[in-house]
Amino acid sequence: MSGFPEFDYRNNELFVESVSLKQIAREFGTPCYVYSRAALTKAYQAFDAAFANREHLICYAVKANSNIAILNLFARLGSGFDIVSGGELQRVIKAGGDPGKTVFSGVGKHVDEMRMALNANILCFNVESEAELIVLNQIAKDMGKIAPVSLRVNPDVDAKTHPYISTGLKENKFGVPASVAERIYQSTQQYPHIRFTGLDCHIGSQLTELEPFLQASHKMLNLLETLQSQGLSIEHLDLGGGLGIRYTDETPPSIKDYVSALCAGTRTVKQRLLIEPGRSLVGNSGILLTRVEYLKHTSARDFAIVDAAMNDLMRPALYDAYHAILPVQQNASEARNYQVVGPVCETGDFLGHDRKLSLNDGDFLAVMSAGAYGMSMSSNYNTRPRAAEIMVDHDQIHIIRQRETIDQLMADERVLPQ
Ligand SMILES: Cc1ncc(COP(=O)(O)O)c(C=O)c1O
Ligand SMILES: N[C@@H](CCCC[NH3+])C(=O)O
Repeated sequence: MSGFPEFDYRNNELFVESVSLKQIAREFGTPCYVYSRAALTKAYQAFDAAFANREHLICYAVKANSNIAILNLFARLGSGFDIVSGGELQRVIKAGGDPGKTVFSGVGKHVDEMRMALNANILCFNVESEAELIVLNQIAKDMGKIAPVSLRVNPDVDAKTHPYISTGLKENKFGVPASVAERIYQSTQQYPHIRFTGLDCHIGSQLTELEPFLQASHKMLNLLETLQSQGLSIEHLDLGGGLGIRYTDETPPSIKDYVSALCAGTRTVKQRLLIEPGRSLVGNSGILLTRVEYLKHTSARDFAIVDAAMNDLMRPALYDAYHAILPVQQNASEARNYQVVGPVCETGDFLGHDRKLSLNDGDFLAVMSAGAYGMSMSSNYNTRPRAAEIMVDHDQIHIIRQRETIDQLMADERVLPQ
């Protein structure tokens, strides 16, 4: 058993749904990302079902994995989207997503991005500062439009996650304090081209406990009640994303328990509930498939040098994040303690430390839980073309992004005339 339902062993060989990963590696080459349509669909449906009769909108956080095939799949299931750039908005539109179900987060929205989003008639801007509100009001005025806004509140709650991805503490750059939100909502007449439609928060990513979510929703509820008692009427409460997944031995709440807890904590709220999950929808629906190039045994270490690197999956290098690494073909010969490293010229270029594996040159490995913040954070460092992406649907293999070519990488570069 691999521990990952849609990526499991059959006769000691790792499959994704009904397809052999060895076959994918041989047909499409490595490194490549491989996703399971069934896993993506099940994750979305688990969120949707957990809301039961509560009016809700799931806004998938596009940054977690922005391939248009994935966006299209979620759009077809009824999903909305959480975007953080004009580029992500264009992806949503190209994928057939509904801008009317799209919220725009981020502390540094550019005026061009605001115009693009106003033209597309998005559901709302999650505004993160008074300065941004002033600019948005002016842009909307210039365009003869009214901008729908939900203020992002920073509830000052410790998400108990990696400090780089904790976003709801008052020292973080995100959102406005509740007191400022209150002041803004009391002076809405200063913003005649803004319609205040919601309240939102997002306290961080890869949360493995319910408590911080409940603390944040409690604070949001208090603020909502205060604002309502002052006569403000809003249309939705957005509680952000952040639900963690199991990479190794974490025990995050299930999707069902998480949604049920959010619904229970906001029982008195009449408005539509929004959430912005990313990782929990796609993280365990994808892997990074790689090939062992060389085994190198030194007096200090055993290295498995593979053809995927930190440019393909930067989470280990960036956060010292753990991803399980499984052999595509299990074998019974003696295992060694391997450092699984890539070809990039940095000691920080590793995918896993101290992994017990029995390996030969040419073997394939699956780096698990790579569906979220894998491809979307990849780069061309060391002039490495980005990996191909494959989606498996039962026994069907679909290529959803071709491997980049080196010509593409240099296509926009020019030498000086003399
Ligand atoms: C505003 C916002 N919403 C949603 C998300 C999605 O978070 P996660 O992938 O942890 O669910 C993020 C990223 O943390 C975010 O910044
Ligand atoms: N990039 C992070 C998550 C950041 C979430 C962004 N809001 C990760 O890989 O875990």
